[in-house]
Amino acid sequence: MPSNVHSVSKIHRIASIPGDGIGVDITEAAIQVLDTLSKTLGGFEFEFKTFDWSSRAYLERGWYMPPDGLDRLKEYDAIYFGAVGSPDVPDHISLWSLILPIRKALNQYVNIRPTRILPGTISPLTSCATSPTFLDWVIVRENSEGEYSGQGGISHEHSPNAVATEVSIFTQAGIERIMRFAFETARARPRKKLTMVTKSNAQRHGMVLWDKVFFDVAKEYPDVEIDKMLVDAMTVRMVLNPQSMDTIVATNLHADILSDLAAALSGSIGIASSSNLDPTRQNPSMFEPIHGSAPDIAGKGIANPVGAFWSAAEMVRWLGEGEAADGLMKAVENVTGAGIKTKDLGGDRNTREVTDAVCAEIERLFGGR
Ligand SMILES: NC(=O)c1ccc[n+]([C@@H]2O[C@H](COP(=O)([O-])OP(=O)(O)OC[C@H]3O[C@@H](n4cnc5c(N)ncnc54)[C@H](O)[C@@H]3O)[C@@H](O)[C@H]2O)c1
Ligand SMILES: O=C(O)C[C@@H](O)C(=O)O
Ligand SMILES: [K+]
Ligand SMILES: [Mn+2]
Repeated sequence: MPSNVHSVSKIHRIASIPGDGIGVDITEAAIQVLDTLSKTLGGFEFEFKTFDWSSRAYLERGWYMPPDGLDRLKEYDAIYFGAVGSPDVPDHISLWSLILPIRKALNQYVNIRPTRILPGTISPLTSCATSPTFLDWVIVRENSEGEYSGQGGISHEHSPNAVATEVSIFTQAGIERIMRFAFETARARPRKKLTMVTKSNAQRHGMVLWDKVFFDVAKEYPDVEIDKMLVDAMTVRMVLNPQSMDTIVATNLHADILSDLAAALSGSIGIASSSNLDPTRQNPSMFEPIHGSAPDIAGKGIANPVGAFWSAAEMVRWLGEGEAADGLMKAVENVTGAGIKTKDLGGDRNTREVTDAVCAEIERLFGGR
C-alpha cells in the first residue's frame, strides 16, 4: 500500500471522568494502555475527552457536573470512570452528585461485575489457591432501583427526635429486565447456571416480588440451571464452596457488597471491573473498576491498575472490538503471570511499572502484525 494511503480506522469517542484519589492514576493508566492497544492492533482509535468532574472541583466551584452534564455525556460512545469520593465531602453528596445520576439518567440498569483469579495471583481461599478455576463468577447487579432508589426523608433533623426513612423500591419492570439480562448472561457461559440472591425471609414485600419474578422469568430459560440463596448464607457459600456458582444476580445493595467480597476472594479489590450498561444502547454505557478513590493510598502511585484495565477491556468489547478486548486481557494475564504486580497482590511494582509492562506486552504480542 502506498504510504500516503491509510485504511479507515473506526473512531470510538470516550468521555473520561477520572474523579478523585486513585481514580485519577488508574484512569491515566487505562488511557495509556488503550492508546497502546489501538496503535498496536490498528483498525480503531480512541478519542478521549476528559471531564474534570471531581470532589476537588466541587470544593472549589460548588458543583460536580454542570447542569447540562448528563446531556453532554450522551454525545459519547462510552464513558470511562475512575472513582468518586473524598474525605472532605460527605460520601452521600459525592455519590449522589456524580456516579449515581449518571447510572440512573443514562439508563445503565445493569451492572456487570466479573471475578476470576488471574495468573500469578493467589486467592486467600485454600481451595482456589490450588485450583484457581474454582472461582469464576459474573455478578449481575441491579443498578437503577432497589435500596438505591433515593426515596425517603428526614424529619426533626438536628434534634434528638430525628427520624429518617430510606425506602427501597422494587418494580416488576425493573426486576424483570435485570432477570432477563442475568439469564441471557448465564446462558452465554459454558455452565449455564444462575444463582439468585435475596433476603425474602426478613424483607417480605420487595424481596418477595424479586423472587417471584425470578421464578417467572426462569420458565423462559429451561436450559439454565437455577438456585436461590439468602444473602447472609451466600457469603458463606462464596467462601466455602466457590466452585458451586457461576452467574449470580442480586439487588443493587446486595451485589455491591458481594462484589467487594468476590474481589477480595480473587486476591484484591484492585483487580475487579464494573460495567454499567444500558442494554438498549440508547445511551453510552460506563466502565469503571469496582473500587473507590482509596484515600489511604491516593497520591502514592501504588494503586493496582488491573481493575481499570479489565474495565477498559470490557468497554472495548462493548464497542464491538472483541479481539482487542481479548488481546488486552491476555496482556494483563501475562503480566500478572510473570509476577509483575502491585503491593495489594503481594508484588513490589507501582502503578506505572505495571502499566508500562502491560503496554510492552501488548506490543510484544501484537506488534508487527
Ligand atoms: N464507584 C465509585 O467511584 C466508588 C466505589 C467505591 C467507593 N467509592 C468512594 O471511595 C471512597 C473510599 O471508599 P472505601 O475506602 O470504602 O473503598 P475503596 O475501594 O476506595 O478502598 C477500600 C480499600 O481497598 C484499597 N484499594 C482500593 N482500590 C485499590 C487499588 N486499585 N489498588 C490497591 N488497593 C486498593 C484501598 O487502599 C482501601 O484500603 C469513599 O468516598 C467512597 O464513597 C466510590
Ligand atoms: O455503592 C455504589 O454503587 C458505589 C460503589 O460502592 C460502587 O461499588 O460503585
Ligand atoms: K470506581
Ligand atoms: Mn461498591
